[in-house]
Amino acid sequence: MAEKGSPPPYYPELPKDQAADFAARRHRFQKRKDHRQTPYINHPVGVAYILTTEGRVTDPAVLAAAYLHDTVEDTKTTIEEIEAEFGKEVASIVAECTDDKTLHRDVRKALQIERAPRNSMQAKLVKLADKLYNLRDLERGTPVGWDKRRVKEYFKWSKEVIAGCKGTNDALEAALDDVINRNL
Ligand SMILES: Nc1nc2c(ncn2[C@@H]2O[C@H](COP(=O)(O)OP(=O)(O)O)[C@@H](OP(=O)(O)OP(=O)(O)O)[C@H]2O)c(=O)[nH]1
Ligand SMILES: [Mn+2]
Repeated sequence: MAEKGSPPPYYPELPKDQAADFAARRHRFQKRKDHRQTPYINHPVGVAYILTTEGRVTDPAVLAAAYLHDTVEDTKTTIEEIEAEFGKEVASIVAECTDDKTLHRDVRKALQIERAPRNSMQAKLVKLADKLYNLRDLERGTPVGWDKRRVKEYFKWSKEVIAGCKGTNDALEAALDDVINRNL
């Protein structure tokens, strides 16, 4: 298993490649909520790609966390496992990006708005790219079971979370303003 064993220290791309492999394994049976049932892993891969290409982010901990950001929230993966595999820095970014699914949806959504300003710059980067990916997804198609009102609510709520992440990355924030202005 690629999740175990010591990585060769001379290979600088390793943290994010290892994270991509780990996330692909953990999300392997999950699908997105679109009608075509896109594999879930498309989302974390896309979030990492937004960070490198649009955000010009090179911090390996942020890129590893981008791949891993939904593993704890949406699979049986624990933060302890992430820490053992990827270290404290990556684990703490993933923890900041993880909603407690035992809480009611409304409470989780309110907590994201409330906590956003106090998140680390690294977690804010992942959150901005996560919202950008999801909003572009919503612009392309409506998830199964969602009506127009729910889509609009997601845009409005995202705008509030993003407001708490301002001053983190100009390009990502400008791209988010664009997609939000087109849809609100
Ligand atoms: N737009 C869109 N989203 C989809 C799709 N499939 C799965 N999702 C996921 O659904 C979540 C948004 O749906 P909600 O109903 O608001 O969230 P919930 O599942 O946590 O209750 C996002 O989770 P998240 O990434 O954890 O972000 P967050 O919105 O919870 O912060 C997003 O990644 C899809 O086809 N389109
Ligand atoms: Mn996500």
